[in-house]
Amino acid sequence: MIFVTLTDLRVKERCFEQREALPGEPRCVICGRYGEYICDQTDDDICSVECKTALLARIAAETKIPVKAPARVKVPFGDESFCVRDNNFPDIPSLHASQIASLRNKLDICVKGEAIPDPIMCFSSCGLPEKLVHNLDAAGYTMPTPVQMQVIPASISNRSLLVSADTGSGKTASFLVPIIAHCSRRELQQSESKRGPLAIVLAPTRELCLQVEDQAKVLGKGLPFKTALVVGGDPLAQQIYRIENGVELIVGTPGRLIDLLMKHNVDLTDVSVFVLDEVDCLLERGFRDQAMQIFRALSCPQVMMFSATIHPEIEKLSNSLLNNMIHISCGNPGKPNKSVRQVVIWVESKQKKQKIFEIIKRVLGRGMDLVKVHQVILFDMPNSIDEYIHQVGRASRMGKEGVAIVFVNEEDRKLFGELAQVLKTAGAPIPRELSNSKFTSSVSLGTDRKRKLSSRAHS
Ligand SMILES: Nc1ncnc2c1ncn2[C@@H]1O[C@H](COP(=O)(O)OP(=O)(O)OP(=O)(O)O)[C@@H](O)[C@H]1O
Repeated sequence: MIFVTLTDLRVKERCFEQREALPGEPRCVICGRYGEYICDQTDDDICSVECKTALLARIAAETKIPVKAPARVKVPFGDESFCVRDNNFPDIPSLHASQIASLRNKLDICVKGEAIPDPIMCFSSCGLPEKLVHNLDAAGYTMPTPVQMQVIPASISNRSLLVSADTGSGKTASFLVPIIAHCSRRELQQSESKRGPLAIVLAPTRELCLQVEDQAKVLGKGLPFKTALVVGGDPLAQQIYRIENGVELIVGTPGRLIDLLMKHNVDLTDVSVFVLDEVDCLLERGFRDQAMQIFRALSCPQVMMFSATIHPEIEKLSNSLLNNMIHISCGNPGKPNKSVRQVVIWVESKQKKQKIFEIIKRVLGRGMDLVKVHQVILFDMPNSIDEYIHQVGRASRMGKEGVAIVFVNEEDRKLFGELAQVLKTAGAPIPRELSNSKFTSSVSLGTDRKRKLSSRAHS
């Protein structure tokens, strides 16, 4: 339990809220940022509640002896006591409802549904296999992101979820962690009996499936947890062979998975978790029938759906399919990640190539360390503002600053209104040609001033 006394939650919960340490200032022993506070348990310099929890979790893991419940963290704040529960110390009272609400409010976590489990403050406080917690730490996941804080406990409670969160906010691990925990538990309970897969993750593209499976392997290392990739471009026979030899998780694209299910007798009886990543894309016309066909082939699984852009019709469809679903929304979904600086440049199509070389010659001339620069150049505007949000989101991961350069011209006029609105919301400069275009409604720019009707107007 960490007692911090504070008035308006001004204590830094997350380490990314803390500033860098200036020369000669104390540094946080976990992340190296300014060590604003002292951990009363170890007298180490720490920068935030997050890093204090990580420090105690690390000590507990290393000493295997639960660190005794710490008393008060001396924090120079006022009169409201804020108790953060850590399930490492189960006898400690959990958070009060008002404190849960404050925490969710502070971390931009919105929830909708019945009997929603409390968010977790660290991976070691929700009964995950120790090896999984170790793998998370080894992967640099010292603390859960806000979406993981809320999704993991809700998923472990077997609830169906509809999750919208910013691009780059850690949605993948938020569904993989509970899947790996679930599969490892089932495997240990029924290791003798041969079973079919226990979970399926559906994603719209081969590349995304490869990325999800890679992350699953990293987090599931050393646990009774095997994966199979079912995507086009790889021999189907090998994929079937691997599944028939026993896997816990299948990660695949709808088309290849349907192929496999129609032509080969893959036993899906044991599949109890079905994840749709980039669900808005999977429920679009092209994929919807296939995704629904797979869903109907399963026996009432727990369904978890994720995307950075979820529209009301997706929510309506999900509510019609699933009982007692929880809707979790984190950050500012449906808009470009706030950490991405958007630079929209007006370029006629025939001049785009020339422009891009100028930019690259300029990004290379200054010797920028390209490995660190998160930069995306959209040579062509995508077909929808949702795709624009996903594409520029490549430039920022985990809140790290990024830059997205976008070429736009009259050919993209159907998106001018939405693009101007997104740029205006993000405070990004809007090219004159875009703001002056007749296709950019003044409403998008917020310059539309309805004349106020006042009593004088009637007289
Ligand atoms: N708890 C964590 N601590 C540190 N890094 C993390 C954590 N969770 C995820 N990451 C890293 O953050 C990056 C973004 O994660 P991920 O791809 O899951 O985001 P996402 O929300 O799925 O993004 P998108 O919507 O763009 O697909 C990845 O590099 C991942 O390794």
